[in-house]
Amino acid sequence: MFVRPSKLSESEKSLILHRLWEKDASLWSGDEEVQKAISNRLGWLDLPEAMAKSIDEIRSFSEEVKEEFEAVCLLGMGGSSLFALTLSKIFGPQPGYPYFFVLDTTDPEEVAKLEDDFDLKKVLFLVASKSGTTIEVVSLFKYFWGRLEGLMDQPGGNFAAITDPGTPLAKTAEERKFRRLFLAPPDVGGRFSALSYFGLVPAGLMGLDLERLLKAAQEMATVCGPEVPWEYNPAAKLAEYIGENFILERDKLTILADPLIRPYGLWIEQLVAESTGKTGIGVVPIVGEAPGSPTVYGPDRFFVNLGLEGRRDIYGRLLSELKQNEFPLVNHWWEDRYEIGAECFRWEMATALVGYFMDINPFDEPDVIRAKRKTAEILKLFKETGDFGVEFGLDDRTGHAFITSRILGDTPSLKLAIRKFFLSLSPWSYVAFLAYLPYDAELEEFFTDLRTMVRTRRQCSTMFGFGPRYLHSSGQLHKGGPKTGSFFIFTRRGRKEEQMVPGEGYTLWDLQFAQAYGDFQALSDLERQVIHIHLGEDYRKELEDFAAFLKETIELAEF
Ligand SMILES: O=P(O)(O)OC[C@H]1O[C@](O)(CO)[C@@H](O)[C@@H]1O
Repeated sequence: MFVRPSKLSESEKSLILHRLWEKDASLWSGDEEVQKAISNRLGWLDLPEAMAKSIDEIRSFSEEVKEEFEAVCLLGMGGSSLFALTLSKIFGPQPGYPYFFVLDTTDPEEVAKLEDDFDLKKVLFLVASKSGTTIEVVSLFKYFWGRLEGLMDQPGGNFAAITDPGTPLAKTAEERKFRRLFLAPPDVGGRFSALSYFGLVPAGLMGLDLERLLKAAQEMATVCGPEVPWEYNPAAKLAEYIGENFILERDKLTILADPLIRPYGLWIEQLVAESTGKTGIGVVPIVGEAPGSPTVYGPDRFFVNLGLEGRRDIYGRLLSELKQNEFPLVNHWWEDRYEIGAECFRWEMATALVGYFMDINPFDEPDVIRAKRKTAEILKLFKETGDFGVEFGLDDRTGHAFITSRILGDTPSLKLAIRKFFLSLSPWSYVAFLAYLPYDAELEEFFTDLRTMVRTRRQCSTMFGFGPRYLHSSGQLHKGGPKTGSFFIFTRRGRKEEQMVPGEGYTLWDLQFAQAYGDFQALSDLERQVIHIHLGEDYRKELEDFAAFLKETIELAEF
């Protein structure tokens, strides 16, 4: 049963805070098995204090790496990479420290770019995976290990790992003599691990001030403590805001952000989507949309604005228009970028409390497995037959190769598919564009424009994700959350034999396609609307054509 936070008495609120800080798993479930699992997921509450003792160790490792390497490349997905990614984007390269980047993709062009741009012997690969079994991470590790094996005798010196004790990755790190192995606390889940080794080792390697980052987190943890009255407790207030809106049927948590801290939205998106998007409900985080005038927003929206002190006027006009139009809005003003440490704690605790209000377990991700299973089946078939088992139809008019999910039925033309797709959208719908393409600012801009076009014409919310990154973020919500999502998936042709993953019998191209098609199948089985477009090698041009066609089709249709 939902709990409406605004209806709680002071003593009930205080009790909830005490139970949370006492790590009382019965807050989220009456089932003993689930409680046992949750008890092993609450270690993040202690991290701001507990990690202080690891600062020296991380710093000395960073100094060592700084002397020997030109670049650090983190191989990881979801909770094991997104905080590092946002730090690297928000802070940028620090003088004297190696160039730091995150490879959270199987996109072959992205991998090739890294090989072209760097001397691999001068790159430290930081393999970050809580489970040590995530397919993208394992494949990338094998790929780069294979490359380095051909270049040097002891590749282990170019690898470090962060993982839980006893995982296959921990074993590999020991056997292959990795430069360093950081064992993470097992009672911290992936998306709650920003303030553990998963976030702090990358921060150290980037040359950031770890004391400052943790101090901000400690201060936030203190003001979110059990004795602090609810109305002064930043996490409780944020949780009440989200929970209350959700219960009042506003489920699109729209994040506006100052461009200087905008990448943080990616981290929030994963935390909120994977934690709350399950059992057919969810808070849908809308991140990275271009800000619009109030008329483009539907009744399902509520807003959090992330801003920096000294730059409060960035969205001044929009914020006051939203207020005037009675959209719920809160502002989080950061003193400076290091507030990010504090914000992680605030959002983690708020998300845990929102889970309580929504009567769900915010610490699992039960539906991610659906796409993983499909991908494994597709790869198996591919290895046995050399075929992915999919036949794209060719649209007569546009020449695009496409398939549609089961619920869209037989759709001989792309135009008909698009019309059906948009016809069944409601004011509570969201449309997600999922692109298994290289990371590229131009492509991001292209999809931002596409989102704006769809939002303007249909007044629905929009999401965007690069695949396979989104599988470990909003992917849980797409499948396990409300049935209001409709999806466009984009892949491209271009298989190249030479990007083989050693010992696996597939190339990076095959893996990436199997992941996309696996998610298509999982969404299709769950009766979601999906149009999967398989672009040609000149995919940028084809995308432009597709956007024009989509616009024309939506404009001509009467909804
Ligand atoms: O750290 P791991 O085990 O590689 O997992 C990566 C990500 O995959 C998920 O388990 C599922 O998408 C996330 O929750 C997690 O952050």
